[in-house]
Amino acid sequence: MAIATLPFTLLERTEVVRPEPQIHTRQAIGGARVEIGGVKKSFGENEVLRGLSLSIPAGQFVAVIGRSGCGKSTLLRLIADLERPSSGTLSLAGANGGKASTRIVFQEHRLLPWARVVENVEVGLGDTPPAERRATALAMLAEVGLESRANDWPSVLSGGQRQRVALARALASRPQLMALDEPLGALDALTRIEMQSLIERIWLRQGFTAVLVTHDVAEALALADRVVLIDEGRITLDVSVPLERPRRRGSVELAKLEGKILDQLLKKDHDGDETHSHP
Ligand SMILES: Nc1ncnc2c1ncn2[C@@H]1O[C@H](COP(=O)(O)OP(=O)(O)OP(=O)(O)O)[C@@H](O)[C@H]1O
Repeated sequence: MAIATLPFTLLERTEVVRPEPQIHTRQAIGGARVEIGGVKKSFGENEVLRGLSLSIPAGQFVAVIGRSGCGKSTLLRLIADLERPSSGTLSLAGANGGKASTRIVFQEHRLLPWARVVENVEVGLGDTPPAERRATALAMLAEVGLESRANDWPSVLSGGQRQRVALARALASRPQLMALDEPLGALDALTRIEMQSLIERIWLRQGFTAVLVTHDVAEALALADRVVLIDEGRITLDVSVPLERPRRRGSVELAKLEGKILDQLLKKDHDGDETHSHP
């Protein structure tokens, strides 16, 4: 399948498209609810997020897109509690009303090379009693289809298999929010599609809230309930993806939705050009 990417260079200014109601139904159990209000984040003089607001219901799968350097990973790190906002509010509420547990998966697998696969997954189990750790880690490896590789070293696995181990490690503690920072970015197209299906199946089964940063619009549309675009430090496009799962790659519906997103971007660029050429 051809992987489409946005013509980000055409981006200047867009109108916000509010999400429509979801038509596929799914019981979200144990997902975190995310409320972000007017968040700003600066690194020195560089103001990356400029009053960004986003409300994510429990169990929703949100894809975050935008051109390189627009602040996608910064937003994800704020959500995963790895950074503090410079101002604004950010809360993550768990199903029981307490603070939600979060895990993050990066583009690089970040596995420990000196630990076997199963031991790498056990790293994600923190305070779990030792007796339970091995069984839980093996169950997580089974979830990602790698139980038979439990005693291998990470170095003998393929790139896709390593990312599956990283996913199992993140899933091991049953987080209520999963932050995915281009987790499939380094994989070949076929492995990528297989991993997308795996992530979708696990998300449907476990019910966590998922926030996926990706450069790939087709990937965003294959997986997400909702796609948001960041531009100039704010969300400038917010589109729901009301299609049944699993989604049929190359379907007319997906192509239409991809066209809708691209149309918004092209319209914006066109308007911007006109304004510029007729001051
Ligand atoms: N810890 C940091 N210290 C200083 N500047 C940072 C830090 N983290 C991010 N930045 C800056 O913030 C901006 C946004 O970075 P970020 O990684 O969030 O972008 P991104 O949209 O995820 O980019 P890409 O798609 O290329 O991964 C960049 O200008 C980057 O240099």
